[in-house]
Amino acid sequence: MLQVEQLDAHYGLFQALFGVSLRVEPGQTLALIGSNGAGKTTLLRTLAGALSARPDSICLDGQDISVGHELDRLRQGIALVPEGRRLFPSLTVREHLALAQRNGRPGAWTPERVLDEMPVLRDLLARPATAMSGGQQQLVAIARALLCNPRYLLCDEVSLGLSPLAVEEVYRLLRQASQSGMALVLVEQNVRRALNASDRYVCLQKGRVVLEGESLQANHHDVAAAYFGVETT
Ligand SMILES: Nc1ncnc2c1ncn2[C@@H]1O[C@H](COP(=O)(O)OP(=O)(O)OP(=O)(O)O)[C@@H](O)[C@H]1O
Repeated sequence: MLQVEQLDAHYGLFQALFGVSLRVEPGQTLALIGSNGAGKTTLLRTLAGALSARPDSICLDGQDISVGHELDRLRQGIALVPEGRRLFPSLTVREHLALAQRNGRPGAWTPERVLDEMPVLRDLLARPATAMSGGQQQLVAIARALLCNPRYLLCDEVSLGLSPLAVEEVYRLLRQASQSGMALVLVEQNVRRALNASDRYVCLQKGRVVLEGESLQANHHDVAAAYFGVETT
């Protein structure tokens, strides 16, 4: 289990997260919901080791993993699909996949399996990853993360700016990942899609958890209120 306890995060003097606590069970999908600036990306980046955390605030299967960098987290089984994809402009698709395989863990997601699941990438292997459509780039970003064979896959706004068809394809892949036993943490602007795709949800507001629960039982009025930071009566 991935457990977050009283996590704070800072950018210099600015504090972005305040005492965030949550759990993600193996194989579970958790949606992180909140308006712009709520701290969702900060939380994912902290879990992925891109931002530092104080000791004992992030535990994996009871072991403290708070202090460590992105490569450490990849080897521990936590991978991030970052907002905006962050592909290397000069690397081809093949090179992105090779790099991911080298940095990650061995497992069921091999280059063959990834290409079987995303056949469109087969014809694009020699192409610079940035010379592709947004949807294709998003597939490369997801392929790269899957090739690390994470147990916990963190997805930041993976549908942003994509066509409806590309969004369908991205969510089909995430369902495959989930069905193969991977736990997912999804940041998704579309609250309905986030709730439909998840087992549990956590709403963040100004860096604090303000609401959480089972996605199936989510009261959309309460979630909307938490999202916009308004009082419910
Ligand atoms: N590099 C940075 N330097 C300083 N402050 C930052 C930085 N990145 C984010 N912040 C601030 O931290 C807070 C949380 O931002 P974060 O990006 O985590 O929110 P978010 O919920 O992911 O929002 P969005 O949906 O807009 O991405 C915001 O107030 C934001 O302005």
